Amino acid sequence: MNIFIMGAPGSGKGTFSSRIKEEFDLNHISTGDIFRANIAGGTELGNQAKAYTEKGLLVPDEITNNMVKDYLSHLKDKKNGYLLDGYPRTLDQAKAFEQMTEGTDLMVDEIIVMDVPFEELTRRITGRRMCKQCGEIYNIYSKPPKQEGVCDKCGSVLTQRKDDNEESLKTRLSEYAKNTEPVIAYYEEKGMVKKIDATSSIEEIWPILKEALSQ
Ligand SMILES: Nc1ncnc2c1ncn2[C@@H]1O[C@H](COP(=O)(O)OP(=O)(O)O)[C@@H](O)[C@H]1O
Repeated sequence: MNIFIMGAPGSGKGTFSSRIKEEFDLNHISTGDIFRANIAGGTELGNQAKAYTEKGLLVPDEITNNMVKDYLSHLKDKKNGYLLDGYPRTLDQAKAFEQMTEGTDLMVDEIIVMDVPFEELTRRITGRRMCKQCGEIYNIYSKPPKQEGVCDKCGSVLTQRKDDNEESLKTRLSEYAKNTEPVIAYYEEKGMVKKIDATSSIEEIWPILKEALSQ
């Protein structure tokens, strides 16, 4: 099973990706997480990506495509397939991915789109907090930690992503509308998309998503 999970910023991609990955034992690749880890580690890739991600702009296709190609070539267990989260985000990336995987067992089978109305996205993004240590995601409005600012799972301090501010969010939403919605339309035409209404709570959405993936 090879899956793309797509959706606007705040649509729940990250939260549900970790559940899907565990439930179906998939290789999880999140381009956003890879960029953030590289920025934190001060690598060359991180230095190239930093200015774009912090402003909410997309990292240029060439850099992103090369990074994904490299990850695919190092997949540990190809048999189980992958869950690709945050890619492709432009039509160029979608076409590049087709070229990379054409005729191999890495071609994508299904595209999951997490669908959330735009008004709800802002609340989710500005309330989001993350554990720097273990990556657990919280929201001060809908999923607060037991103790303010502290991770329930590992006790580390919670932080806010650099791009989770109103200014960067505006840019991320317009990048999504301009570049990523056409990618969804492209796969819809091919009949590969499953749209999930992701407006309600995590516990309500999860069984629906799991069922959609089991079909
Ligand atoms: N496929 C991609 N192409 C270009 N830039 C990307 C891609 N994936 C991630 N990024 C960069 O990393 C940032 C964060 O990605 P992600 O965590 O998936 O964010 P979001 O919560 O906005 O969906 C993006 O705003 C962008 O700058």
